[in-house]
Amino acid sequence: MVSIVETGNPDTDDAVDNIIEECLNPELPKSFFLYAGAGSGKTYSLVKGLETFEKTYGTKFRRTGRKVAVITYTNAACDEIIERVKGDPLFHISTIHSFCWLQIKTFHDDIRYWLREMLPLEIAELEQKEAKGRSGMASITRKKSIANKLDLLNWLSTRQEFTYNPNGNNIGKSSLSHSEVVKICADFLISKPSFQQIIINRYPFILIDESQDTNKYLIDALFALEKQHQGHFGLGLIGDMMQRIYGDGKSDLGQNIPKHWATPVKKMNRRSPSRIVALANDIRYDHQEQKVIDGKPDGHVRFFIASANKPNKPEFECAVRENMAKLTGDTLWSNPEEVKHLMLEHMMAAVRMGFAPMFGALSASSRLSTALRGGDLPAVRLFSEYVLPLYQLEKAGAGHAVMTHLRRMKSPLLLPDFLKAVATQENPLAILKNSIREMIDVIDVRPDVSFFDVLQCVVKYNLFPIPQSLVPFAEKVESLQKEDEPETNLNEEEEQISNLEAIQNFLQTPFKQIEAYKTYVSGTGAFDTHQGVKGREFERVLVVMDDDEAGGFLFSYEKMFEVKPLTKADIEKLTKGEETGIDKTKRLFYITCTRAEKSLALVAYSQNPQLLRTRIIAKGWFEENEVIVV
Ligand SMILES: Nc1ncnc2c1ncn2[C@@H]1O[C@H](COP(=O)(O)OP(=O)(O)OP(=O)(O)O)[C@@H](O)[C@H]1O
Repeated sequence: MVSIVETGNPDTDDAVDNIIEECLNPELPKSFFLYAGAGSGKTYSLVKGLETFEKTYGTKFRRTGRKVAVITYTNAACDEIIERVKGDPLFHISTIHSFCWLQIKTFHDDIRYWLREMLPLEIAELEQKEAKGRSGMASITRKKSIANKLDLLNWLSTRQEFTYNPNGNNIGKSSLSHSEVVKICADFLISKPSFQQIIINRYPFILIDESQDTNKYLIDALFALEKQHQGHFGLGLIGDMMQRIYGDGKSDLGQNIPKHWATPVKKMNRRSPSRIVALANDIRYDHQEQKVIDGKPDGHVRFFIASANKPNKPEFECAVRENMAKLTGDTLWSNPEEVKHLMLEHMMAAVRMGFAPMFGALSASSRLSTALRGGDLPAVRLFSEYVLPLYQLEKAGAGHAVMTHLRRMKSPLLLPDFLKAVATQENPLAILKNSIREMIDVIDVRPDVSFFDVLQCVVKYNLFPIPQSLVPFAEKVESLQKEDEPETNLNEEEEQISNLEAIQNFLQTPFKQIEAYKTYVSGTGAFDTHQGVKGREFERVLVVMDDDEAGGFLFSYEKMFEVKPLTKADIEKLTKGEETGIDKTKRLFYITCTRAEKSLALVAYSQNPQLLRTRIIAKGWFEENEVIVV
């Protein structure tokens, strides 16, 4: 049954901030390991530590040109911390990939030598697998991969320069992959004393939030760095093993923390009401219990179950919101924009927000996926960052802002050469005005106008520079965008064709989806994924669990709740003491439930709703009256 949560002293955890303050002393840097449950104020303490550091040592530290490095998991988390420290350049705040790339990006020769050592090992491994494996698709892919790597090895025989984009899909010989950048940084940290020295001189402190998901090689390298430079360098690891959701992290992090490290403990939950803290305590399998701070209300949790075959799921979720509004007395539940909806998969959000056709078309090419999910795909940005704001500003009658936008986006119609050429005409801005009017007409007249039609209008007037990837779909392109698609490795002709096809299919879908897509990728909308909201919090949270619609294999709520039996592979893993998808799903479930500040609605679509109800009540996580089968 649900455990009773004691209320505790709200001041209990304040000592932690003093410990961090002591660690962040440039005269005697000390490392710390702050691991605690969701909502315990880890990020809060991190920011408070930075603020205190600035006040105490900021001026002197700045003069020496050194910085405190703060590494977070997502761009959104970075932006949040940057805002909290008011963009102070004393702190270098970045994601792990940006951080690693910044450190290695000038070492082109060393990167080349590293790749020349790694590639033969990778080729040998593939050849070994090929010798043992059967023919078929896997064998064709392996052979292709071996040929690509051999070609790359040959290319690396002469000096080269490397590129990398932490927010994009890195394609092409000179482009490093996300995992290579992190591994290279980790290897340089371990093997190059001069590199180590550069890092600790630049950053006497490296603090990592959400470090449970930081790549294990890099964590090991940072532990080694700390050991060698003890007293001159401080590493701060902040996180929660129960919130580890990516396979990259170090699974035994926290065991064998060196004795000289500080290990402050946080016991309070600062975010959620008591009912949600009790649920979180029940889900945790490491028996770390949190207490609720005084003054928090009880809060509400409800578990709604419907059949996996339910025809109109968004309609059902709307009924759930109404139900929540009634039982909580919080009318904002009736407004979908005031509820954070957490989906297991991007496409589920795309369906509900109305941008599934464009998302589906572009997702078909795996090479485009990272940039698509991050809102960084140039072919889409033309519409989301150039055309849409122009349309919105013009419709709002914001003439001055329209011109500012066109100038900022480097509209060729406002470039000095063009303006000089039309200066003698009676009305030099007539072309610009006509083009904007036509653009508005094109979008307004037909509600289902396609991206393709909008593109033709942009091209006709040369309103914005066109990204390289859209050139094949536009006639008479005059100006190209600087932020082109990454160059494609010529050996990957098939992939190039599939990118082209994906973009072609995308262009046939309606332009009106772009606003919802833009809201979604900005992370400010009503929808997100279970994984995407790590570290964040929302007043009202609605979690959708639907294994069938998600179609993934990494997570299974039906298995976690024992509705679906374990597979042979799961049982084998369990017998070997290895981790199964059930543990991963449980951690994901823990993350989603602990985002709620006021109330939480869980919606599960199940193959067997009645059995699911029986199972979750038997687990003791929910009271009978909290589970509603429809
Ligand atoms: N000492 C404090 N005083 C007042 N508010 C606090 C304090 N510590 C944390 N909070 C508030 O509690 C909430 C949770 O804090 P925070 O996001 O830092 O927790 P967290 O441990 O990083 O959570 P998670 O692991 O879920 O990311 C935030 O709204 C934060 O502002």
